[in-house]
Amino acid sequence: MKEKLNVVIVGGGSTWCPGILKSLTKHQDILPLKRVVMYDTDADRQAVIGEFGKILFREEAPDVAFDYTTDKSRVYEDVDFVLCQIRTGGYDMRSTDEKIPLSMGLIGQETVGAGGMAYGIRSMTDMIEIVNDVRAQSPEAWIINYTNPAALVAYGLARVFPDEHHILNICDQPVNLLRSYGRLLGCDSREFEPVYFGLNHFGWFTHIYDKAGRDLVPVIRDHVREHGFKPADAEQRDQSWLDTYAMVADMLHDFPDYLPNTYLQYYLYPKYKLAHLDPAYTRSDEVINSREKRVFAECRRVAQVGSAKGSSVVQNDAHGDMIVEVSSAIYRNTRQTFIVMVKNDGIIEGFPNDAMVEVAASVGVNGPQPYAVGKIEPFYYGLMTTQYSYERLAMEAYLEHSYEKALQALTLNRLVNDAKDAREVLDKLIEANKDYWPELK
Ligand SMILES: NC(=O)c1ccc[n+]([C@@H]2O[C@H](COP(=O)([O-])OP(=O)(O)OC[C@H]3O[C@@H](n4cnc5c(N)ncnc54)[C@H](O)[C@@H]3O)[C@@H](O)[C@H]2O)c1
Ligand SMILES: O=P(O)(O)OC[C@H]1O[C@H](O[C@H]2[C@H](O)[C@@H](O)[C@@H](O)O[C@@H]2CO)[C@H](O)[C@@H](O)[C@@H]1O
Ligand SMILES: [Mn+2]
Repeated sequence: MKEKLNVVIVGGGSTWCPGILKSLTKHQDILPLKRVVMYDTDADRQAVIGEFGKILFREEAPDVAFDYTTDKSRVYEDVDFVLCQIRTGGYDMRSTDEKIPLSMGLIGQETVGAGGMAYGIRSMTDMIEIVNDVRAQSPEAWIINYTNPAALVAYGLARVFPDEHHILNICDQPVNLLRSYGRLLGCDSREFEPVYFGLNHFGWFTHIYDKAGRDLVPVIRDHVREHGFKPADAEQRDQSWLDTYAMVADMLHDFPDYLPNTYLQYYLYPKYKLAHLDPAYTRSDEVINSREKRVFAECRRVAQVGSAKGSSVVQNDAHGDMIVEVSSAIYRNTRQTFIVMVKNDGIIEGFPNDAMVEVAASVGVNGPQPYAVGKIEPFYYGLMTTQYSYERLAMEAYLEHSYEKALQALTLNRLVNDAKDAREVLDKLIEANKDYWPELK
């Protein structure tokens, strides 16, 4: 690879983009840059963050050519890394993903349950177009994808592009959990060596080794069971996130073997979560009134004052750093351990080979080299088998335009389960997504 890299950010209008831009300027020592261009389909939305980016790069990385565009005809020419985080349909559609199921007494959430399936089927056409656009101009570029629901997008892209070896789907939740354990123990989580298995937003830490090789899972588990759990950046979090992290204590009381991903709260306690979700005011409303307002106001302020110095817009969580560090591990062949999504292919014994599992992997110039997980216990195997079948059927519903497979997927999903509920919520989601989904027959 080159001495200095060309990077494209797809979804430049993302609320997470300023944090990624900041990480790119901050980490040139591990990811040296020649050019950074943002691309988005929404010119007005992206321009606010683009103007922030121009000032940030002028002050922090003046040698890097920075720009933003809505013209995809040349944006992928001679590119090394494509960092992708789009939201097809925006927050408006996220709102329907959350509110339609909740209106029926089902969990409504961005990436899980019926809402997650709606989002996954909605995202696929855009994601397939992006991969084709990148490949037409830069056949070897690495596509590092945050776009959600990562579980479905990862599985769907692997089915559409079976010979692809330069797409890596990642999630920032495991690394944010590691940071939160670090805060709890008062140590640097970057020294942790995690062992993790699951599907995206559906996994567990089985071991977390410190530098001396001690497994920290038992001490973290006991601490959380006694004192509770909160995110590393708790002071910046909305109450709903604090409630989410607090549920880890409940999960560890019931299932103390491993440290759970927070998303498992929905699958293990759907009735409890439903009793604490407001169908009229969901997470998308919270984000519109918190992160989105805060990020866009701060980017406009920076553009007005002409300086990004000391700007508060940069989240101090792992989102921006993770995607830069994963890209750097590929560029510099560091073989650093990350928790990423890869084809199972025997990693979890007896689990379908084509499942996109989320596991610890050594990441280098050839991408992730996953660590074997081996045999897993019936409780975890049973949960994961049903969830994998849901993921596969949801993507086959998209690929085959199959109503029946969409109905099967929702009926299998632990957060729907009842076939009559599945049909009712599916029909409502089809209507809400008529501008995005293929017609299911
Ligand atoms: N994988 C993870 O762990 C993780 C973490 C955080 C966010 N995310 C995901 O990252 C994405 C962005 O999150 P956000 O809250 O910043 O969203 P956002 O709505 O603020 O920004 C998304 C941007 O994508 C743009 N976009 C939509 N379709 C596009 C297309 N076809 N081509 C180019 N741009 C397009 C939109 O115009 C918008 O500017 C979402 O999918 C979100 O779920 C994933
Ligand atoms: O409800 P949102 O839009 O605030 O968050 C949804 C995303 O939540 C996770 O990402 C979190 C991350 O795990 C957390 O620690 C911090 O960095 O904020 C991120 C965004 O809130 C999850 O991994 C994503 O897939 C979700 O999109
Ligand atoms: Mn995630």
